[in-house]
Amino acid sequence: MSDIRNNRRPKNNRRVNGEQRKKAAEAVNSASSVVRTSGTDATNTGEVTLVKNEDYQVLIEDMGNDGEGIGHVQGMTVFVKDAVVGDLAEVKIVKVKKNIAYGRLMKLITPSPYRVEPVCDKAKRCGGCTMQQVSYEQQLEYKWNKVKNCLQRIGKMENVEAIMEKPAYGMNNPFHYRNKAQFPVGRDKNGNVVIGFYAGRSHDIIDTESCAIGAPVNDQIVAIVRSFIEDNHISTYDEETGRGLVRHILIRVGFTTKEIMVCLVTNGNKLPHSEILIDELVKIDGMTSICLNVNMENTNRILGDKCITLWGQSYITDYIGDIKYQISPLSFYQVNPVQTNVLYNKALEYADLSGDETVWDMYCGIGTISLFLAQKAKKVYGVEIVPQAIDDARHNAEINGITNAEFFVGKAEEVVPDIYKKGGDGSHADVVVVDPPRKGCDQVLLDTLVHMAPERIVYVSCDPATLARDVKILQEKGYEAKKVAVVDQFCHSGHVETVCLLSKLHSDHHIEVELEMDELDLTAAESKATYEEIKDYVLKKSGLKVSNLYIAQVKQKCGIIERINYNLPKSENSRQPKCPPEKETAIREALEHFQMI
Ligand SMILES: C[S@@+](CC[C@H](N)C(=O)[O-])C[C@H]1O[C@@H](n2cnc3c(N)ncnc32)[C@H](O)[C@@H]1O
Repeated sequence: MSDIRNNRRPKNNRRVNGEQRKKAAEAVNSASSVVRTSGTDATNTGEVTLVKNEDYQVLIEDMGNDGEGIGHVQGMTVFVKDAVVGDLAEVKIVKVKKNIAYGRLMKLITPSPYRVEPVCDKAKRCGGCTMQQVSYEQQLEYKWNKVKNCLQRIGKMENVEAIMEKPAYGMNNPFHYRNKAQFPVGRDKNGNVVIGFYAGRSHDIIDTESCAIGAPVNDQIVAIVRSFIEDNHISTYDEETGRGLVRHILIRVGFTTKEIMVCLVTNGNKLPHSEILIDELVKIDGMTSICLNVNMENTNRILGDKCITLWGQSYITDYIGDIKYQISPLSFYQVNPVQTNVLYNKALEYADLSGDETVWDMYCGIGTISLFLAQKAKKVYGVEIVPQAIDDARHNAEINGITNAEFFVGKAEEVVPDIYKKGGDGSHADVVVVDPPRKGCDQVLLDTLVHMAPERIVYVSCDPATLARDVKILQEKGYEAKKVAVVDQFCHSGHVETVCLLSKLHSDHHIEVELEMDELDLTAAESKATYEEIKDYVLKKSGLKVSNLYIAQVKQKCGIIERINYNLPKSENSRQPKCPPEKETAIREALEHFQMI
């Protein structure tokens, strides 16, 4: 556990104190005395009139999704870039919409106690770190609150604080944590080489010699490439004309293995004088792979499909926990390996595996979570939409000697219902892990999960809003959120990663439903064959003996009865044996035979 987690702060520390609030009230009240510099584009919401280009005093009360400060002027919400919660600031209104306005920070009247000097002198302009001016403890507090607010507001979980681990899991050292950097290369107006980062919401390159969140070795590599381009008169790519050779420098560093990859993204298949560049780069300790990635498309996509190795291997290796990964220029790999380890261990802890479980890893990417779980599970199935990622997943399983992981290519919402309907291997799950993209889980997949009825669902999310939406759906369908952990993967940005454990309810509610049911409650499908007829059919067809319990479980999975506790002791805590997969398949065949499914 990091020191940051132990460094607790008083509750509600995001809110401003009374003194500041008083000042803010005074400031807001005095706003009418501010001189209007121009009278265009005014918005009138009742008594409120905000005028573009006019200055107002604003108390920053909260932080927005991109790390911008949020305050109010006479009831109108104002977003202020680079402002920190607790700042009292003079703000120029630059854009006015119906209910909100955007302002530029002009002057700090009273700086927030959470304000710090950014480590990077380019932080204000660079689009990467939107929160470097906020103390790290406060960033963690902000992210924790963001998750809590979403779960309360969208997920309707009023007492969510009680199940949230506090504080967020942060880093001991939240700098130089990224194992991957992509520097755009271009020229400024005077023709000088510029290598750095795009300014926020633009493709203007900010020339940078050093980045506070990248690997320290990046600076040395960028300096070598810069001199190489200048000394050898290599052209750089111009987005407007589509001409010029070098587009980007991609650097990947294995934090455990110390292996380094340098990949120049080029608008052509050859790099003139490449031997000079190689001679310089191989002097760096750990240099393992030097390559070109060819991208000749006029597109915003950084990488093309073709890679050419100039020196060394075509990939580097690295570890997360005990699992080894081969990483090529095109591979998806988590950018913060330290926090990924924290995140995956939390997922593993919530999955609570004993070694007998069948686990599904939905949206598995290159199988990073799947392979982590495979160490503790009987069998892991992974599904992912990108075929190359599944190639990597299978390859990574192989190099780690993992034989109990199986991967499927396709949309989770198509592959999984299909496998479930067919029955047999993979149609059953004790634990399901989902790690969807920002838009969250597909509704069809959520419905299928409910039918598969795993004991635990571990939801890993990069967007707390869609997490909250999906948790609400699952809570309405027989699951209960038990634990939530917030992990900071992207220090100094507004992004946040969350792990949520949902457990299947085995509550009185289910027992009550069962007790109230009698034979008249049979659905049309259920009435087609009795339990004895199904048992007879299964025995004749497959030679297997199946119990009423097993039949009830399969029927319930197929959605043709409500009750799961048929013929069971009524004790809520009684352990229920689970229908083995081969018997489940046989029962499904019988249900199909009797046209019940
Ligand atoms: C947040 S990433 C998770 C990756 C992986 N779990 C990891 O930790 O590296 C989401 C993944 O879902 C994949 N994806 C997006 N839509 C999908 C879908 N409908 N079905 C399956 N996979 C999908 C993306 O390609 C991406 O690899």
